[in-house]
Amino acid sequence: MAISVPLHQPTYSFFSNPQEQWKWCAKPSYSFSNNSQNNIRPIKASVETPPFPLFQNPKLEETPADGLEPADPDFYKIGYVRSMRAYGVEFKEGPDGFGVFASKDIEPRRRARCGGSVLTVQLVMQIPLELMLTIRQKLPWMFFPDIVPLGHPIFDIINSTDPETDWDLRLACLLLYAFDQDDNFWQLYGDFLPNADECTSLLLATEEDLMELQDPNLASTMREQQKRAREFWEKNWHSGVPLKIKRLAHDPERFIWAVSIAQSRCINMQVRIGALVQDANMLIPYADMLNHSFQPNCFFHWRFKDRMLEVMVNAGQHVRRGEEMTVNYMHGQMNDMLMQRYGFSSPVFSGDARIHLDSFLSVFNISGLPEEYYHNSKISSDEESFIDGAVIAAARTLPTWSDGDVPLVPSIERKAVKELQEECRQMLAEFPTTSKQDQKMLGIDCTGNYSSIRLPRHWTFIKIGYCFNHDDLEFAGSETVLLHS
Ligand SMILES: C[S@@+](CC[C@H](N)C(=O)[O-])C[C@H]1O[C@@H](n2cnc3c(N)ncnc32)[C@H](O)[C@@H]1O
Repeated sequence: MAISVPLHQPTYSFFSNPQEQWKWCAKPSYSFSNNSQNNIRPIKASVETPPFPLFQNPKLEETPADGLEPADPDFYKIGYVRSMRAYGVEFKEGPDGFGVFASKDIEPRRRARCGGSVLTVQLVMQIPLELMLTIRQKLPWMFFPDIVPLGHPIFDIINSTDPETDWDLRLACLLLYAFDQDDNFWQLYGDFLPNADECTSLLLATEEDLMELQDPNLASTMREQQKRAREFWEKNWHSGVPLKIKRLAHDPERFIWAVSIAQSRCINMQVRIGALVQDANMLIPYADMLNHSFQPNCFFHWRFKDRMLEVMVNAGQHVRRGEEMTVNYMHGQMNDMLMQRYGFSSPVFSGDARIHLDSFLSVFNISGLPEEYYHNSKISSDEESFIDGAVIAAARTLPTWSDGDVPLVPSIERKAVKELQEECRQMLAEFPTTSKQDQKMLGIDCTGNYSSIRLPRHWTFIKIGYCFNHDDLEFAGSETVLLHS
């Protein structure tokens, strides 16, 4: 049987791996109200308030000019009192849930070096190891902080997990355990995590939600993941377990929620223990509030001497006051992975791309186009699965651009659709046929009607973002075009 070794401070250090992919998740919006759904206790207002010279939380405005809701002062307080530091950033609730925003302009800085000067990165946050929940990815399990007493039955549950695949189940167990510990930081921080209704993770999706995705593969992957988490709970939270286990997750929903938090907020880093380098899964408060961008302005750095995670602004980067600070969750990965893991996809689409036929049709909601229009070799010599002139002609000639087809709310969907339309419009404009040629090619009658083309009434952001970037709907061409924003 696997042994559990609590991790002791003096032997433990990390360093960050620049190649590492950051993995986590967020919700579209949520408030800072008590999280009764998840039984997370309300924040205690009794935390002492020392002076905070480094991290002054911004004054709450009655009506914020940017329309974003500032974080509750307690959110800052619980971190300050335990040495979390932040400089020139504030936390606000925006369209992608909680996010981190610049509270002042950040200008690139230079440092003199060898007769010249170099651009330096700038520090915006420091989160000490003591605030994080970490567990090693491989046996023997090591935790930090060392909150689980040896012999506690949660060890047996963690030991029953598969070292190769179950990192999220282990982290979920640790998180639930931390929530149960009086005066544990996570008990307080948990109040600011998205509850089951707010979290965008598809692990929490209903069957109806999964059908809405219109992606049978993704839906079936998520069903399997839901089943896996549920079966784990059933196996380990059966009626005979001691109360100290039972109370961590009274129902499977609570456990699945914890797994979704682990999946969508975990950061993987390499851990150095003496001469040994191991991977660890970490929940890092405050840093986990950074949203994703494929053109991020920040990155993570492990300062192993002081055992803290630092959030740095990219060298040479200007960040204007009010601008969002972001990191890249998944280097080189695609929208389908973002959807699977974090429950969102990037709305951004690169206009240089040639698009797979199915993606194209689905974005334009064109269906029923006669087969012969798809592959018109007179216009395009590309492989048959990619759009050719006839399809482009159809899209260009069809009235799919009207505002009536664009969802009004939420505004992010509308913005995404507009951006996508604009990109497509530019691409279509470059196609070398005239409108007349298009019409001829499509055999349009004198009234301009297409008998065989049907236009559904509306699209959704998920369909668009997702269709464009799904694994099996690759873009043609050599560029990595899928998700560059
Ligand atoms: C690590 S959390 C980031 C903090 C999160 N916004 C929150 O409210 O707690 C990751 C989650 O944030 C949201 N998110 C992050 N980046 C996003 C983006 N670029 N677009 C949409 N949602 C995003 C998704 O819901 C994702 O699951």
